[in-house]
Amino acid sequence: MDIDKILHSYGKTLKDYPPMPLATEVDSSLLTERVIREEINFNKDDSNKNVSDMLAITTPEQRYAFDKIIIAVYCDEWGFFFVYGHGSTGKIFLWNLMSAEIHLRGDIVLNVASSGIASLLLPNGRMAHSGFKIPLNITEDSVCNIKPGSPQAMLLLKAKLIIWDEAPMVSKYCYEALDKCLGDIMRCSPIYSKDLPFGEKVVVLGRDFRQILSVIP
Ligand SMILES: Nc1ncnc2c1ncn2[C@@H]1O[C@H](COP(=O)(O)OP(=O)(O)OP(=O)(O)O)[C@@H](O)[C@H]1O
Repeated sequence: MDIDKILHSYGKTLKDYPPMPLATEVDSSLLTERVIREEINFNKDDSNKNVSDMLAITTPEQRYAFDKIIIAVYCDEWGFFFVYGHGSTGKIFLWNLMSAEIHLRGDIVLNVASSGIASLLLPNGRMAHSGFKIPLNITEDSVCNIKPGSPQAMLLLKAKLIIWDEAPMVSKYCYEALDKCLGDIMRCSPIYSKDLPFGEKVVVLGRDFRQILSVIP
């Protein structure tokens, strides 16, 4: 059961590894509840302290980006941003600040990064390929392996903000796969508009173009 629980947090189940004996069948609504609980299980006092401590020392640029994105999340309910900054200019600091603000309000923020190392620096960080079930051999027609109604789909539906660090490190087809997936999932939402990217979710991509490999296929 414990192994199954860990696998579920990465969007897999024991069924994906045929030689492994299966655990007792778990109700999908319980799984959804557990996946969502893990994303909102933050101590509000800690989040409150983090937000006030960090806001007290933000640079004007970080504050500008923070205000714009939080307004998009809670007022406009849509927005697509790219935060560009040289190395050590405080992008991860900004992701942490925004995540603490959203956790403080009891909402969900999904933090992913294109590389495993970068994902370790984010609150509840995952690799983008794992979090969004993006195929490894990506093509123009690829889609995320997330079925509408599944726990991962419900998590995406409920997420207020998606932060994707080291975004330029992967093929554009990865974002297009997420765009198609969110479009399918958000279609049932009353605020859905087919003209807006990412199913009208607020999405922030970020990184430094100087730090990407020189050739991206
Ligand atoms: N406003 C700030 N006040 C004090 N320290 C800060 C501030 N912003 C960032 N820092 C600190 O500066 C260091 C670099 O910041 P951070 O890792 O967020 O930068 P980055 O742009 O993500 O870097 P890289 O692109 O190299 O990963 C960290 O130790 C971070 O805590």
